[in-house]
Amino acid sequence: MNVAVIGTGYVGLNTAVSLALHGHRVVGIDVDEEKVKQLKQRHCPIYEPGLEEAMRSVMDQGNLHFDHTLNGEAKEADILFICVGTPESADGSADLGYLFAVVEDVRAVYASNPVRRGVVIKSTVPVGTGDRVAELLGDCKELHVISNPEFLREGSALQDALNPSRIVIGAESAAAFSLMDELYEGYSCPMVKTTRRTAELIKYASNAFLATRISFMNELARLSTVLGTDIETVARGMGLDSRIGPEFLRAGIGYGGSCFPKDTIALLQVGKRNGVKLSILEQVREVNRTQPEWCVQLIREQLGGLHGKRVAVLGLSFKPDTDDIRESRSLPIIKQLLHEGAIVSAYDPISMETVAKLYPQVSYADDIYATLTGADAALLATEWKQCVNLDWQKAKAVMAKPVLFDGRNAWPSELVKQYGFAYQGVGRS
Ligand SMILES: NC(=O)C1=CN([C@@H]2O[C@H](COP(=O)(O)OP(=O)(O)OC[C@H]3O[C@@H](n4cnc5c(N)ncnc54)[C@H](O)[C@@H]3O)[C@@H](O)[C@H]2O)C=CC1
Ligand SMILES: O=C(O)[C@H]1O[C@H](OP(=O)(O)OP(=O)(O)OC[C@H]2O[C@@H](n3ccc(=O)[nH]c3=O)[C@H](O)[C@@H]2O)[C@H](O)[C@@H](O)[C@@H]1O
Repeated sequence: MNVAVIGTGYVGLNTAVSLALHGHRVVGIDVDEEKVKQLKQRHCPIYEPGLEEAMRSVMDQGNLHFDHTLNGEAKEADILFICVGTPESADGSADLGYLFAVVEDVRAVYASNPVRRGVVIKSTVPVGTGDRVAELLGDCKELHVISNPEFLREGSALQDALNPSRIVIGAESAAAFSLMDELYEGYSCPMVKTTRRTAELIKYASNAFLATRISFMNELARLSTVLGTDIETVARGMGLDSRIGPEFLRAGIGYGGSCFPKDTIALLQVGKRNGVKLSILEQVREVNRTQPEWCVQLIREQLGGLHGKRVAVLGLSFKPDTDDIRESRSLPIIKQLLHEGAIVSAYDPISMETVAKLYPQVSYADDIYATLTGADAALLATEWKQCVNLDWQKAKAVMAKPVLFDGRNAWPSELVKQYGFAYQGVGRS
């Protein structure tokens, strides 16, 4: 099929490349002309494993092009994916400004060209947004508005887009479902077909539930620290119960990223506007807000105060294998350390330049051991493999004091103790 993907960010670009790999003819559209220029020159503007190579191969086959307007190749599209951002607005609800701007463009370009098409909302949007879009496009009878939320994770985005755990389709007409059946013919995962509103809630519910698991474990980790128990073993013992499962039980410095933080508050707003208090979700957010403070407190206690102490922070992106620092938990930690007078050095394989713009007071080095040199403590904030697999002898030799705070429970605790480090994890005995 001919597909236009509007918005070529994390979701749009991975969607475009994966659909092209599945044999569709895809054009990626973005208002950001600089981004489109880069994409046309075969440069991937984001760091995502395997994406640039895959993008180049489908461009070489002629199945993927880029444009900055819907008025070119996109005019022929059978399916229009909307993948623009839906960031947090001042009151916490999802800002739908970018989405409605696209809807206006779609109306302007396709109203006079009445061919059956799907207008597919992949952006994460509050329940009822698809219905509003359908109303706005109401006089364009051949435009079928569909909800098809995305579940990919950054760091494994292309693989997730190529092999999704499930495909959720919310639509209100048989014609809409049949368009999506044709699009996803080559996919073998389960498909959930439902109304637009239910599909929209599935997306928020999934992210909110994953965030809940993390905050639950982080709060238990605080208790575990006091009890002298080991949260990693607790998680393992829990996860072996098939009703619980092992995923998303990792305690740490909290969840970050462009989605859990904004989607949990957006869902709270949906609840509020509909007169339903989502009290569990409120606490999930509160635990996540205070988790970095709790970690700084541990470091402070270990070092006997922070003023003048040198702390090396390893990992700045919100998770490994991405350049994305949105809501990364290392940022509030760095802010607090600086606020208390600590001298901070930091390392990340990809994101140092972006963080340096926010925190020029921090010293950055391309070499982990240079970052560790003279440090009174090292904090693992993001479990990049470069930051996890260290030469412990060398690390100990360059640090002023052998103190490790493992904010991701990813360092080999027994081994580092053998090297003479004082090791503290999150909720570990
Ligand atoms: N980042 C992620 O891992 C996931 C994100 N989502 C959701 O997908 C949506 C997009 O997220 P990201 O890809 O992270 O956003 P992003 O910010 O990386 O990309 C959005 C893109 O849309 C472009 N854009 C804005 N207005 C436009 C317009 N009028 N026409 C064409 N392009 C326009 C921007 O220039 C930008 O390139 C959000 O609703 C997000 O919640 C869903 C699942 C995963
Ligand atoms: O809607 C979205 O944008 C996406 O949000 C998350 O994906 P992502 O934010 O890319 O990354 P995750 O792997 O979910 O990690 C999110 C945060 O939680 C943290 N995390 C994750 C798992 C865990 O056990 N513990 C934990 O602290 C990670 O370190 C990271 O900061 C969801 O996993 C995706 O399904 C969803 O599509």
